[in-house]
Amino acid sequence: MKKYIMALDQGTTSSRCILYNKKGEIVTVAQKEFTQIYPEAGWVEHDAMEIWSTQIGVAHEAMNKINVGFDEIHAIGITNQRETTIIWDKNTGEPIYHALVWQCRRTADYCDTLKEKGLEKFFQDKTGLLIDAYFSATKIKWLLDHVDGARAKAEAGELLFGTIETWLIWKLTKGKVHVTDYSNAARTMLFNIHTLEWDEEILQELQIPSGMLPEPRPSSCVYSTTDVTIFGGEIPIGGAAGDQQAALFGQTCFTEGEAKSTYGTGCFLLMNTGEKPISSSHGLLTTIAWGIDGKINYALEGSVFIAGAAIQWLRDELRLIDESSDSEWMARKVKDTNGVYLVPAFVGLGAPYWDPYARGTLVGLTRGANKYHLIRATLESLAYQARDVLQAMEEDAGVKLSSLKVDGGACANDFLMQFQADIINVPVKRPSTIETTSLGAAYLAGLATGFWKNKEDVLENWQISNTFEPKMEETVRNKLLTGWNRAVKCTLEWAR
Ligand SMILES: Nc1ncnc2c1ncn2[C@@H]1O[C@H](COP(=O)(O)OP(=O)(O)O)[C@@H](O)[C@H]1O
Ligand SMILES: O=P(O)(O)OC[C@H](O)CO
Repeated sequence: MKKYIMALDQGTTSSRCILYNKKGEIVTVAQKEFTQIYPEAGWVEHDAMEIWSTQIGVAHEAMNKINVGFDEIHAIGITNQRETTIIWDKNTGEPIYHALVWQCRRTADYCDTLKEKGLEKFFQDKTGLLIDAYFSATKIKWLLDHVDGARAKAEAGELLFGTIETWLIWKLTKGKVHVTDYSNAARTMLFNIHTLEWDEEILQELQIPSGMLPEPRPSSCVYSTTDVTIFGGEIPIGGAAGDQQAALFGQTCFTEGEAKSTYGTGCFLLMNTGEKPISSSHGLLTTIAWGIDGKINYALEGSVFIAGAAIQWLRDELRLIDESSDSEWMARKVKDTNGVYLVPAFVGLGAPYWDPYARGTLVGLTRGANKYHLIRATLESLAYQARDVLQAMEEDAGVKLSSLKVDGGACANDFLMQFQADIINVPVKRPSTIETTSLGAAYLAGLATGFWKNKEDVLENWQISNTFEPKMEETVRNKLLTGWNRAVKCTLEWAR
């Protein structure tokens, strides 16, 4: 039997490749950061060709590191930053413009006009999403409206749209396969999550030609094999899922009511809601978790746009820390934030507020406030944001969480995890593998190709490393939360 599953993890700031063995252990990793392009305030772009070159580069690097050929790789699973939108020419393979990244706010005004037309329920009923510039739909429309000749070419069937997994599969198959998986399709705001089809009425409203859309497929299935020229032989591409859904799968949250929180660039809380979609009345998204074994699993999601990115801001813009991990010991230098709150609404606020005009706010400063207070307040802001989402989730789903599984880069921070447990008053469980995103993609591909037999087979791989038990007194928690809620109010509508 072939020994490894290759997971390609195309994230917002870096492309990664990880090889996993049968026990779900990491055998080798290669990673490369790529360019973030900020052409205007609130606009974020990536170069789609650089996404491809870094992703394929790290795949080869990972194989070379342990001297593995294509014939030892059982299958490839792909996971990716979601919503990010690429349109390319079907004949030349050239992107017509940079990729418009999920964080990009350039279509916020157009989203307002859709809301003014009273279309919020129309979109929510079909797609499970709230109208927002975050999703791919309005980004596609922007590209068709602003790139010279794009609309005519799209109508003539010469252009293709894809989220990142679609682009990577298209490149890996040398332009033979144009597919998306349900979990990624569910983030476009064009996909009917009940019928599992692109929604004709939405396409008409946004004037998007259906011919440019990829074929929606389950998250765990063989889409194709890689072109022989890529790795020297064919490897089956056996699974794909958006990174947050893949993390839910990697955390083995297979049962209804199980939830995870991922602390990466943003923070994303997802709860498995089983085979029935639950509609939110508290600003959460209803999304497809995955399609596997002929069934669809749905999830409730709270998307927080800025989490680890706020730590990067401390590092790169304010230069208060050298490394993200320094935030931990520096936060511990003070006993509290001295009344300081940071709300990192740098690109507006996502769930549960959904205010694209909110902007970052620092409140409660006194003459005694120092950099340690600010660093601590920044770390705490990640936990407060996750708490706001969790509260909304429990109300929507009508369940009380007994524990929260965590992952993502910033969950390595023990101070943050303890504060998270304290502020939600629920134990936080950190697994031994916090690379759950790529692991989820590996599982999806491995299950489709018989590397693992069934979900029970992979459940055995989940191991807990730390549990953070809540220790904070209720009066303290309530006081802190009151301050946080007041701070959030200060950010709202700021840039309108
Ligand atoms: N020890 C730490 N404490 C706080 N934040 C951290 C720590 N380690 C990493 N981070 C933050 O986590 C993020 C990276 O996590 P990762 O899961 O790799 O993100 P992504 O997949 O979104 O690129 C960065 O924003 C970084 O600032
Ligand atoms: O690349 P990440 O981990 O920041 O994830 C981005 C999300 O998929 C955006 O929805």
